[in-house]
Amino acid sequence: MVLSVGVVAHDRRKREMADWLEKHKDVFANMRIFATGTTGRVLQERFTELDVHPLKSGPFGGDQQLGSMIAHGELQAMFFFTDPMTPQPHDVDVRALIRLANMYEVPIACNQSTADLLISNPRFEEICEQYRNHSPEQVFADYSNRKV
Ligand SMILES: O=C(CO)COP(=O)(O)O
Repeated sequence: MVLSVGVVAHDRRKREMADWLEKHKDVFANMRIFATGTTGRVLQERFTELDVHPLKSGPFGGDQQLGSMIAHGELQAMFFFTDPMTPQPHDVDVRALIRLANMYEVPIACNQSTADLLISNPRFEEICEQYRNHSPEQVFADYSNRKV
């Protein structure tokens, strides 16, 4: 099955993300890429051959759209180059997206070295598939079944 992945970069890391993607273009050619708005525009301009779907810009809800896709089981991996030196007006959205990736066992790389580790793993697709139907409702059954 074709993997759907999220690709996001904060402004000071957009160039780095595009350069990194260039190195792995062959792998991403077989994937659907969902990106926050501005990241998506940068990628579309540079890679006309890739299947890039820009959502809203991060601060306008793009991070939350990606989070919603994760909660619906629609994203199998995230590449999110965050900027650790610049306060973000939508920091709550950034944290919410990372939290949902954690919760749903979606592999998430927040820097280039981790992204390299993920994408160079020969079992990358197999592992993404393995966790595709991961259910936090079952893992946290005590919460799901709590008396209210
Ligand atoms: O802010 C972002 C992620 O938190 C990225 O959004 P843009 O890709 O629209 O710049």
